[in-house]
Amino acid sequence: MLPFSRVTIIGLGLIGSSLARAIREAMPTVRVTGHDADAGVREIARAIDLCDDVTDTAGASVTDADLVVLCVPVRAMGAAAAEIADDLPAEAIISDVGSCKADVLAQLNIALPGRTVIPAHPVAGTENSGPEAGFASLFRGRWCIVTPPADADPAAVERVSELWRRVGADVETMDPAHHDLVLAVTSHLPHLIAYTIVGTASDLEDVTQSEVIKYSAGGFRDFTRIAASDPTMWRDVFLANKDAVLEMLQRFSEDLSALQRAIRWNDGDALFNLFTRTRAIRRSIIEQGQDDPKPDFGRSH
Ligand SMILES: NC(=O)C1=CN([C@@H]2O[C@H](COP(=O)(O)OP(=O)(O)OC[C@H]3O[C@@H](n4cnc5c(N)ncnc54)[C@H](O)[C@@H]3O)[C@@H](O)[C@H]2O)C=CC1
Ligand SMILES: O=C(O)C(=O)Cc1ccc(O)cc1
Repeated sequence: MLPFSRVTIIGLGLIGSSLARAIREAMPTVRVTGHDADAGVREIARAIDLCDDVTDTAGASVTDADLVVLCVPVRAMGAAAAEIADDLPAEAIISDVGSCKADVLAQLNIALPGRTVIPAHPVAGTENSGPEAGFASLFRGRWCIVTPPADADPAAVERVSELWRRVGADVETMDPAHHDLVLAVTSHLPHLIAYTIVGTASDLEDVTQSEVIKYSAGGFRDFTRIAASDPTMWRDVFLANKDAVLEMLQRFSEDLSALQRAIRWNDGDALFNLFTRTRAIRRSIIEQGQDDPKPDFGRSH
């Protein structure tokens, strides 16, 4: 049996449009309604026939929904939820796809008191954004981490989990605060490092922009892809997951200082030992068949 029959997606960018496409492909009888605050996005969504219906107001999109998935930047979740509060059917489940979870859960609980809120995070994406960047297979073979509140109804958790399984994801459940700590080091900090290193390279006085582009070998090229990610989305992630990111950044800075010291004092053993350890980590990930794009975090939790 299908977990839901009428799904509303609010925010029709990369993730919302990918979810709409994936649901329509995997569950063609499910009615998908969409809404986006941006009239231009709504126009594109209609033109590419993204959903069965695209409404001009958020309220109109949820009146008969049995699931509403908020796919907006994390600091816009509360406002998006407040807009649908008066029109939401009593039995509807509200979920989201935000990249951090504790702050989003708090926003949703304030905007929608007493409602069934089951947050989730598909750990799948790209550096692109907008309705035309999405694709139906985005979630296939990727993790989706469901982060229910402690008192969540298990049947509601199972329905949300089943939706993500149907679009191809492997589902784990995790405590929201633990999710935020894990993702701070596996996703948020790497993005911060990419933003920094690309900024640093482009600020160099003695190296031209064309040299940066021309000689961007493997590693730096990957950083430039990540540093091209959506500025609004990532500004929101760093501010909403501030504590966990600052904690991981502190540890990272200490480790970086240790490396700096090793280079300064010609401590080749320290460098060699670290690089040997990190190479073994990468190899064990590959041996376990968990190479990119699906690392093994959260499994033991
Ligand atoms: N981009 C990625 O790789 C991933 C993003 N996420 C999460 O998914 C969410 C959406 O990200 P993307 O799809 O990448 O962003 P996006 O920028 O492609 O789309 C966001 C859409 O939300 C709309 N929007 C903003 N505020 C709104 C509001 N109050 N009401 C209605 N619509 C509103 C915007 O007009 C835009 O069309 C974010 O919370 C992000 O953290 C999760 C996994 C991966
Ligand atoms: O494009 C990449 O490399 C990503 O890391 C995509 C991504 C961005 C944010 C998420 O919360 C999950 C996945």
